[in-house]
Amino acid sequence: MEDRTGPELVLVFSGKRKSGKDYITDLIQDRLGPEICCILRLSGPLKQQFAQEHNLDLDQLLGPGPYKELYRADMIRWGEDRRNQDPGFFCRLATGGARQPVWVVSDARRLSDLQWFRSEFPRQTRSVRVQCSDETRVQRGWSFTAGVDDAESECGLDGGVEFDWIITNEAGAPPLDQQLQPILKAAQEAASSTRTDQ
Ligand SMILES: Nc1ncnc2c1ncn2[C@@H]1O[C@H](COP(=O)(O)OP(=O)(O)O)[C@@H](O)[C@H]1O
Ligand SMILES: C[C@@](O)(CCOP(=O)(O)OP(=O)(O)O)CC(=O)O
Repeated sequence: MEDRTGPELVLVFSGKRKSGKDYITDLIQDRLGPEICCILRLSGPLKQQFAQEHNLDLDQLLGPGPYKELYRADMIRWGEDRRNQDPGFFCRLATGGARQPVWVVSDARRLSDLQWFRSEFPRQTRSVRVQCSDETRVQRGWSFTAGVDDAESECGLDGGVEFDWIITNEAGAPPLDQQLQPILKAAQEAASSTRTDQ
């Protein structure tokens, strides 16, 4: 049974801070269930290694509070050094333990992140963009920070990428369940293909 060689579908999400990537990827996992769908965060292993090397509080770095903002610019620089040496470094760590047929990567930030998934899983990878207006992001607590919002970490996937799906996450857009329907359908088909393969 546990002879699976890899995922059947990899949904690689990107979008600006506070566009709602966590909100939407949580919703997808809710709809599909944790047996079928796992959420993978590239920032997870990054924060783990950064906390270890710099003797920081990992739980607080992973949490939503202000602590991580104190270190964000340093983490970005540190992560960029690592990625420059080895673009797949965090992708490999984040995906190492995943066994579900559908992977949802919630935080791709750079072209190299997306390229890594496309080259490892060319048949399975789909890119999804979450977007909303800056006004909505401000209402969700965002304010522009130089060195963060104008850096590759936030802008690396702004242009030159063909997204398979674009989700508009704000008031006035079609309901999320409606927008997510083709994605959920693809995920359900992928999951059922693993069941019938075995
Ligand atoms: N459609 C939505 N309805 C209600 N709250 C939302 C919605 N989308 C995002 N939020 C809220 O906005 C904030 C930012 O969303 P989040 O998913 O953390 O963004 P990101 O992961 O892109 O930084 C969170 O508090 C989240 O709960
Ligand atoms: C160093 C980072 O990985 C920090 C990411 O932290 P979160 O994933 O918590 O980010 P937000 O959802 O935008 O608040 C960014 C990077 O450039 O890799």
